[in-house]
Amino acid sequence: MKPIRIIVAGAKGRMGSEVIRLIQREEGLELAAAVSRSGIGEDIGEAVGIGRLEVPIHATLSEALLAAKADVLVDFTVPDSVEKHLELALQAGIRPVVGTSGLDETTVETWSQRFREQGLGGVVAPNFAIGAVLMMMFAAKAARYMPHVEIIEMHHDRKLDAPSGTAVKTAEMVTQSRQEIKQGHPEETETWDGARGAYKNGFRVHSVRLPGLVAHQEVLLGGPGQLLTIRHDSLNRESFMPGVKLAVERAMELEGLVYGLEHLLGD
Ligand SMILES: NC(=O)C1=CN([C@@H]2O[C@H](COP(=O)(O)OP(=O)(O)OC[C@H]3O[C@@H](n4cnc5c(N)ncnc54)[C@H](OP(=O)(O)O)[C@@H]3O)[C@@H](O)[C@H]2O)C=CC1
Ligand SMILES: O=C(O)C1=N[C@H](C(=O)O)C[C@H](O)C1
Repeated sequence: MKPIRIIVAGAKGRMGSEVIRLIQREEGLELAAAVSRSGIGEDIGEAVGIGRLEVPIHATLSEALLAAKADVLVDFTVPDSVEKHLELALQAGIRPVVGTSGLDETTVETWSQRFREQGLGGVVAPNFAIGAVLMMMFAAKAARYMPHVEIIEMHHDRKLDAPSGTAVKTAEMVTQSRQEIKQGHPEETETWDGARGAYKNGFRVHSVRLPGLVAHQEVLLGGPGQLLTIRHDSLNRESFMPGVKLAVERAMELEGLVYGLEHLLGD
């Protein structure tokens, strides 16, 4: 079988560099090109410390698409760039696997339609760690029986966006499994702005940013006299790689965009 040729956008970043290592060790995957905003012209293998790969870093995805033929775009960049990259992938006829946060259910559906019309598919996954996907699925199921839910997401302090993509996806999944309810005291007030966290569709989401953290989330479900806590911790970025590999492989046969890795897990 021919290897799947991949362009990695954000290749020098924390996630992108881990994806370069994944591609290097997996026989069925091949690095077609690397894109980053820094280190232009450097060899990506040397840039991420795994030795020369003879793949230079391009400054933009457009340049990379001109330089190399590819099947899949893996994107771990910034929320501001991701939709431009989806447009370029669509025009080039390649399949996106997007980990970058910032896309919600509605936006993904719009893109999905456009990819499907071109006979192309891909994956947008707010979290590629299998444990985190299970945490979201368990939380959605538990909310059917315990609808009072608060989300606490905790990340490293280099993270640009809040709330995290995982918290947004968790809220979307829980929303589908319970009626919107007003949580807390009906007359509660905030003495300090933001004390009760961000509010969306009946949810309170609390975002913690600290050095030393990687990616962690607790979903708290309260009921009379009881509390259920569902927690997931990513302790390093290798935790996301089995999910990225699965998404790249499955992207090759999909039509439209799948939003969330839970749709790729068997029963
Ligand atoms: N779905 C998932 O499982 C996960 C998702 N994420 C998400 O992935 C994204 C990246 O996270 P992380 O790797 O930690 O971030 P980093 O800041 O470490 O990496 C982002 C990289 O993207 C590069 N970049 C930014 N804009 C562009 C662009 N337009 N074209 C090409 N490269 C660009 C940056 O280059 P430079 O440094 O030169 O600016 C940087 O190297 C975030 O949105 C994060 O939330 C993270 C972990 C897991
Ligand atoms: O920025 C990160 O690190 C992560 N981002 C994703 C998110 O926003 O949920 C996934 C994971 O939590 C790590």
